[in-house]
Amino acid sequence: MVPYYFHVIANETAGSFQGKKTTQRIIAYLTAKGSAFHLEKTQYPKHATLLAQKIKPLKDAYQHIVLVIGGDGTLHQVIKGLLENKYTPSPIPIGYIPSGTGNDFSRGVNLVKDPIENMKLIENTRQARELDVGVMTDPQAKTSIFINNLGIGIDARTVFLTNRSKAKAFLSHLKMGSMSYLANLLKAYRQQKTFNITFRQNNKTYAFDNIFLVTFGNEPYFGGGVPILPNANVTNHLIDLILVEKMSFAKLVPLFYKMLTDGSHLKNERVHYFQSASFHLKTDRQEYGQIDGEELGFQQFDYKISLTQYPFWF
Ligand SMILES: Nc1ncnc2c1ncn2[C@@H]1O[C@H](COP(=O)(O)OP(=O)(O)OP(=O)(O)O)[C@@H](O)[C@H]1O
Repeated sequence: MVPYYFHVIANETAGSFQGKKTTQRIIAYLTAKGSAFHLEKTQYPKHATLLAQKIKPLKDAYQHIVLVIGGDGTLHQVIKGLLENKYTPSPIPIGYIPSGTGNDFSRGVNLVKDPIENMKLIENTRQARELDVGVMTDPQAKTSIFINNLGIGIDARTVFLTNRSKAKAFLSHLKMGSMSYLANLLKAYRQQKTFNITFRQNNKTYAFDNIFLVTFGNEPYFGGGVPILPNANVTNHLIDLILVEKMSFAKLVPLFYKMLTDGSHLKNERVHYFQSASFHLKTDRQEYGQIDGEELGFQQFDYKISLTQYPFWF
């Protein structure tokens, strides 16, 4: 059996410092086993991308794995960096130890929660799995990736408001970050005007009016476990798209309940659902956007959404 070399990229701040405990456990485990590894801890936001860009696997007898310890944001940043890595002719597989707050990607791929059990699964893996990663391309051909989702409208407005809310840091400190998100969701609902969209899918153009939420998903969950796109799957090479028309709060609450319980929200007459290998979407006016929880700013969207694949080791 080929021995492993683990390039560990760890975000100790992830999951309100759950990342620190997880990193200590994993490093103690690798050290006790005498495994070859190199540890890099992220020192500032988005540092993970730079660390991943700089990895240089030697041509040696090892099976090189990039071991990511962190949440969805860290995983996103590492994949981005590895896709930009100029030292590797073929992508280095990722082993992922989730230790974030939302952990939507790991929930979407059914990863084992216990870090050591997860590590053992990685060690017992013999072959990489190619998982889908979303790609957004702007009119200037600039690309960004998403592992979870790309949203336009109310969820993106909520991200925008939450990032600026004074209560956020305090509530995050108390591990109550989702309270801050919920309060801002209500505020965003009051502020959010409807917009019109057109999109192309398989050479057919669709138009929808009165929209207030657009979400492209690579896996089912958003917002830390809400199964907004229950059929989304990281192995089917398809992107799921949900469009929701604005409705009264009284109608929205039962819809949200259906989303949380049985996925029947997709059958609602004001909800539109599509699956495709690619889409080209335009909004008729400026809207807030978010990609894996990162703000895309207030802009008129004219983006191609497609997929690429990245090798995972589990
Ligand atoms: N040393 C650091 N100091 C401050 N922020 C950091 C540091 N290292 C990484 N970060 C930032 O921490 C942010 C949060 O990380 P991450 O998304 O992995 O965890 P999370 O938000 O707790 O989990 P999830 O995204 O699954 O909800 C990332 O955007 C990352 O850029």
